Amino acid sequence: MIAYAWAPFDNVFFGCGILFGGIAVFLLLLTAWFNSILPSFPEPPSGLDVPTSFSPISRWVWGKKWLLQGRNLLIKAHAPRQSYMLPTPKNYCVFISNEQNIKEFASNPDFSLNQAYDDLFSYKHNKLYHDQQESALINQQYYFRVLREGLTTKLAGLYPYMYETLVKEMDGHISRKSEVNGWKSIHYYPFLEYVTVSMIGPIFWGQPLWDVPEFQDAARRFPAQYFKFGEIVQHVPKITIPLVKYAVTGGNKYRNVLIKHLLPIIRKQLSEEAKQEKTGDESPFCDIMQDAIRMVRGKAYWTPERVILLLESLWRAGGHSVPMTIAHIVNSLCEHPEYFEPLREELQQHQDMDFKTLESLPLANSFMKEVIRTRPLDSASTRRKAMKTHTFQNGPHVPAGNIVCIPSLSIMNDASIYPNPQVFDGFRFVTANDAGMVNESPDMKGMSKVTDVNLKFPFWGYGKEACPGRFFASIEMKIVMAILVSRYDFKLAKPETPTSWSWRTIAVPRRDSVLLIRERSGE
Ligand code: HEM
Repeated sequence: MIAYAWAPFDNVFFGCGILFGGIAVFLLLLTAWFNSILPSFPEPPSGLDVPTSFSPISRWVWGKKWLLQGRNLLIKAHAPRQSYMLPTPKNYCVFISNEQNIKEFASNPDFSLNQAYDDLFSYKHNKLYHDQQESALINQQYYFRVLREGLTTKLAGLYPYMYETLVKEMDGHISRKSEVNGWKSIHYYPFLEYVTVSMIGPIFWGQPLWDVPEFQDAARRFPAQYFKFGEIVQHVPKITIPLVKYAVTGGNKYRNVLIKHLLPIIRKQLSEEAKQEKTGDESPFCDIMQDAIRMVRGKAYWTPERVILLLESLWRAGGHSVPMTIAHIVNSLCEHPEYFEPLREELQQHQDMDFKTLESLPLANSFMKEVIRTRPLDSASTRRKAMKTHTFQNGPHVPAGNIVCIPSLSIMNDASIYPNPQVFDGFRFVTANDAGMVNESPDMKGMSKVTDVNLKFPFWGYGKEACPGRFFASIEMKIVMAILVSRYDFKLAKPETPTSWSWRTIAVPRRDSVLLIRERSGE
């Protein structure tokens, strides 16, 4: 009787037992699977001013969010002059904005710039050659020699060519567009990319090689393919990588074309250079490739393959950031059209717009710097990977494998450095004196140059590894801005539509944003 009365309950308990047991086994298996797909993370940093901790699962979720919302997550997490961290897909990123700590890590041998970029662009899967003896340090020394001793000192001489090429390319491109109601429509980010690469191509590779259509086409397309594969490879199972590489790069299509053309030229020139006596930098600058070959002559380390690697890295570094930043300058001009007239007046005051004049225009300088301050391409800079565990003198403990960097966008929007930082003030860095002459603003003393590198303006990085291409980048951007402002009227076709999207910490200009443009009358 009793047994009979309990029977339904018995069944319920028995049923529940199976159900709960099943759920428990399922959860166990799920956890095991999840742990197996979670990337192995380095130990979390500690001793930070803003302490935070993340479970493996929340760390994984934050890592994924970082990809699409990194810029906003960083802005929200920022605490001025304090250290804090956020999880990225592979490790923790510690943000440092206190002067003493920045100075401690930016050029410290415990940290590597090269390895930090390896995390972003997957150098090891994206490599040209598998070179066990490659030295990141020697490579870096040569990036700096080629760009600073070589290119930067030749900019005044290159300027007339740069200016003329850009005028010709921009006018040619725009004149081919058809007109509707007096305006021509142009997808301006791909346009800016095309015209700036048309200008730097011959400076990098020399005119004869640039004029070979197969080479030029591959050189234009290679960097985008490189970055695309470097990103995709981080999100696919290891076993599929060769297949994915083939699918994305078409079997290394563009790189193979570059190698086909470069290898014989570099081999020949290296052997010719090796025969020449070392009599210093006697020959005039022709192009970056020849300058680089001249600099490495007689050095056993520099095989033709390594020279290609050096040139390939410089080409990737130089090609994409400039048009992206110019697109942000165009966006700011469209959002603040009141700056067109003063910028035009300043340009018109000078009959000869030579290198020195363009470099020294206070309003153009200030406007461009304000664009960079308010919408920098990247909201973090000076990325370094901790190669050894490092404990900062005043606390933060960063285990090896994590990233440390500067939250540059937040620093450049710190009210204690830039009053009313949320207001776009194109002439923030200058002031007019009683005679109407424009000078550097006393509040911004020593900070008016676009190429400045300091703790208040860490856009180009910080320390001795700060971007060695910035002088070239700055004059490229100024020339494009000067030509656009003086020769054209322009406005956004859809001012209410976003002009950029966010990937990691970068504001990437949208390829489908359209500019309405027309030649200015009387020009
Ligand atoms: C607006 C354009 C550019 C921006 C925003 C930019 C930004 C940067 C930043 C933030 C760094 C890292 C510095 C550090 O971590 O301390 C860097 C490094 C570098 N940049 Fe630029 N750059 C630009 C244009 C260029 C150009 C035009 C070139 C070459 C012609 C170039 C070549 C390099 C090289 C070679 C490095 C060093 C890489 C290394 O040491 O491994 N950059 N750049």
